[in-house]
Amino acid sequence: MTVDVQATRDVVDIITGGWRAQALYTAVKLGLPDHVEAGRDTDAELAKATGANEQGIHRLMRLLVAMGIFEGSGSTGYRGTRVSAALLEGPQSLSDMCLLYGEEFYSAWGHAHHAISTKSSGFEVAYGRSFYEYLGQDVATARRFQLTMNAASMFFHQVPEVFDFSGKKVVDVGGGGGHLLATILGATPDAEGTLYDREHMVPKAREHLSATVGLDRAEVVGGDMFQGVPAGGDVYILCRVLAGHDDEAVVGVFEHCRRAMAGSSSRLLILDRFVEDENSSVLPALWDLHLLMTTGGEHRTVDRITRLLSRAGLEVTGTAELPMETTALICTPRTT
Ligand SMILES: Nc1ncnc2c1ncn2[C@@H]1O[C@H](CSCC[C@H]([NH3+])C(=O)O)[C@@H](O)[C@H]1O
Repeated sequence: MTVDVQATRDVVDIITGGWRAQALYTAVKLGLPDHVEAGRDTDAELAKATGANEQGIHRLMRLLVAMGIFEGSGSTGYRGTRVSAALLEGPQSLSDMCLLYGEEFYSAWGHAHHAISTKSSGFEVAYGRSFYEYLGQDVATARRFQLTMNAASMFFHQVPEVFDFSGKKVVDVGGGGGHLLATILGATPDAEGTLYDREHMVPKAREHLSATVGLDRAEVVGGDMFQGVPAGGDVYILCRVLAGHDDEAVVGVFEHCRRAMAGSSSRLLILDRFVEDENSSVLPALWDLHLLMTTGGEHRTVDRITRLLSRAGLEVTGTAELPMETTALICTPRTT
């Protein structure tokens, strides 16, 4: 039997992916991007600054240079790259994402076989409770999750480029901490908005909107989208809220939005990740399985969402691609 060298290579590249992720996670855990940025560029200095073993640092840095995270060497001095720059502490940093993925999510993925075989959350096997229960009990991880969501929100600033919000009343359903609404209202001075989310999110959202666009243009309403949504909006937004809920619940939310719309020129804007059943690229399929690992949820295909929209009297009349595999679906009330 001849050995397919390339196939062997491909398998090895794939199965060592988890090791690469753990190496990057460890670099962030030790604060290496910030230390190198601050000029601590030798193994000895990095070991001293982190309290880690110097040989360990040397071996980790050798790999990270090979992976393109850093440049240079222990003898010439290490230098940062644009990848390590994305991990420096700061408002848009991906460091919290690395820590969450390297700890809780890595453990959850450790139960992939169970999760896929039983279509249930790997996280629950790893931690003995649901992801959201865990977040409710662990303030530090809840904060890290929020920061991870924020870091993955870099598509927000492009939303006003794919949809014209001028002069519109915008209702952001499940609007979370208010970052998207603030971005939209910030870019559209003559628009006004309502953020709608569960009661416990109201103070946080109000604080953010008050500090950014001001409460004269943005109000915050607490409630349950499965019971109803605020009436009279020109644009309803559902950004990253549908994945955790079953089809019937999603149709219910669509129906509430449809009924609450100010008129036939009103629109529903869905911002989410979608999968394709055929010829999918890797990341959307990974995000879908990641939802299974964490919450037991899933991403839908655009076809499936279109069918659910249709049941609520809505149709997709426009789409736009946004960064991070996010798609904007512009939905219009059906007149016939
Ligand atoms: N029944 C519900 N009614 C209103 N909001 C909900 C409900 N269930 C979940 N949510 C909110 O849905 C949001 C999902 S996370 C997405 C937040 C935001 N749209 C963003 O993209 O950043 C959270 O803020 C939840 O509190």
